[in-house]
Amino acid sequence: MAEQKATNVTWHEHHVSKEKRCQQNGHKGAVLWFTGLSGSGKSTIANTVDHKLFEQGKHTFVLDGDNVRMGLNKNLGFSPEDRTENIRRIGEVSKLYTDAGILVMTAFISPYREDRDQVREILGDGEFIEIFVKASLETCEGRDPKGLYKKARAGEIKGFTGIDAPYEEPEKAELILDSDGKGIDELADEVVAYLESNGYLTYP
Ligand SMILES: Nc1ncnc2c1ncn2[C@@H]1O[C@H](COP(=O)(O)OS(=O)(=O)O)[C@@H](OP(=O)(O)O)[C@H]1O
Ligand SMILES: Nc1ncnc2c1ncn2[C@@H]1O[C@H](COP(=O)(O)OP(=O)(O)O)[C@@H](O)[C@H]1O
Repeated sequence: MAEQKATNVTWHEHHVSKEKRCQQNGHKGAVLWFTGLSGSGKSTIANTVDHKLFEQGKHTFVLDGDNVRMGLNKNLGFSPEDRTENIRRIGEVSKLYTDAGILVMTAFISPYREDRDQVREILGDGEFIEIFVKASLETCEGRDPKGLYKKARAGEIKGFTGIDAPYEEPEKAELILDSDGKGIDELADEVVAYLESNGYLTYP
């Protein structure tokens, strides 16, 4: 857990509470935390869910690995320490979105169980929905849309997740998506159905 460095800082309560924002939005705020190997489908599925919910008038947003790494986290690489800091920052940002009453989808490999559990801890009960996008290394390597697995196999990228860096599968994911066997649209529908049946799409 990162230490608080600054002293003499005081927490400010917002005049408009999270509850009031959720009431106005007509649904809860939560983090849909997609995790899985590169190429498993995190980003595509998250964006499809985003689109489906947006069409229903829900307040949503997607935080995506590559995009965040070009801005907020441009000073981080792929060492274990940098990945941990990457996930910590994304966790804090997604908490802010949740406080704003938004359904935020994150699409990061987030290979370490402990890092994902830390994010779960900083969020309120039921606000962290871990979604394991399950696809075999074979499937992901077969897709290889950016040619990164090929480079990793050739030794041109070191420490690539699934090749020579670990991926720790979730043990208590709220949802497991079978991305080896099912298509994007069907998987996105499973996520929306989960949100519906667990009361996320209404408030209170
Ligand atoms: N060494 C290494 N290992 C894994 N991935 C790599 C690496 N180098 C670059 N990339 C590209 O960066 C994307 C993963 O970034 P993340 O921020 O999701 O990674 S992590 O959660 O911090 O592990 C990942 O994107 P996705 O394919 O969308 O997952 C890759 O395109
Ligand atoms: N379940 C699926 N069935 C078929 N193709 C998929 C599936 N999931 C992802 N893909 C395809 O695989 C590629 C990688 O998906 P992407 O969402 O970028 O993965 P990630 O964000 O996990 O790296 C994309 O071209 C996407 O269309």
